Amino acid sequence: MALSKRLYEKLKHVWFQTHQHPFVKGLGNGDLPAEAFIRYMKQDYVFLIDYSRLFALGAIKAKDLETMSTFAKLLNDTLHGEMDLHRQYAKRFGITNEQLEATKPAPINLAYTRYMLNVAHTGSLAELVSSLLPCMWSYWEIGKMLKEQYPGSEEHALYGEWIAMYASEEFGSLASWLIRLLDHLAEGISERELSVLEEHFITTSRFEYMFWDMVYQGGDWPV
Ligand SMILES: Cc1ncc(CO)c(N)n1
Repeated sequence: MALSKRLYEKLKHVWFQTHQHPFVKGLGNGDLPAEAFIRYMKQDYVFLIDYSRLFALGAIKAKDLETMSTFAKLLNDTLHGEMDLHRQYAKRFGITNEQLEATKPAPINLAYTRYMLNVAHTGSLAELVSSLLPCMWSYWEIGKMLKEQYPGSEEHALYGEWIAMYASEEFGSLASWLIRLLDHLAEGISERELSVLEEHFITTSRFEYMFWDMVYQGGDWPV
């Protein structure tokens, strides 16, 4: 069985709970309070800065030019495509790019990005990919789920553009590329090595859930 299939089966319950989270559902039915979305935008903006570094490290660790080029595209698309969505939203709320960039990461945000950066710096390319894959894959799943289960949600005045971006074919094709890359890198490796990849994937899938919950609840430093 391809590793991605095995991981998907194992993590279905975590992803299901993520899809049921009030933040995620609120994006679909439009009930999400704007202040929770603003909190998300700010936290996610600084998340994406570190997340972009993972693609740069992927380009460094790539063994062939095609893989290197796709990581470079992911780096570029994140900095100039995905983060532009956040900048556009921020503008609508009267938040400047400087304010966005100056956001202090909340504890779960910091733990999440430090975890992935540590894996990316110290581990193999397969480890790097297994730790960052839940980000892209779960957002793609959420985008598709919202589009399907909340018809017309893509037209919502506030959350529509967010849904349209993550449900888009372009985002989906890059997520699929990462899934295929992980399956390819995992071919023929030992069960012990597979369990390390699985552990990264489980950890960051949990962090994805916790990130939604953090921005829904507030989730800032207690002292
Ligand atoms: C926390 C988080 N995970 C994944 C993505 C998708 O890139 C994102 N923007 N933010």
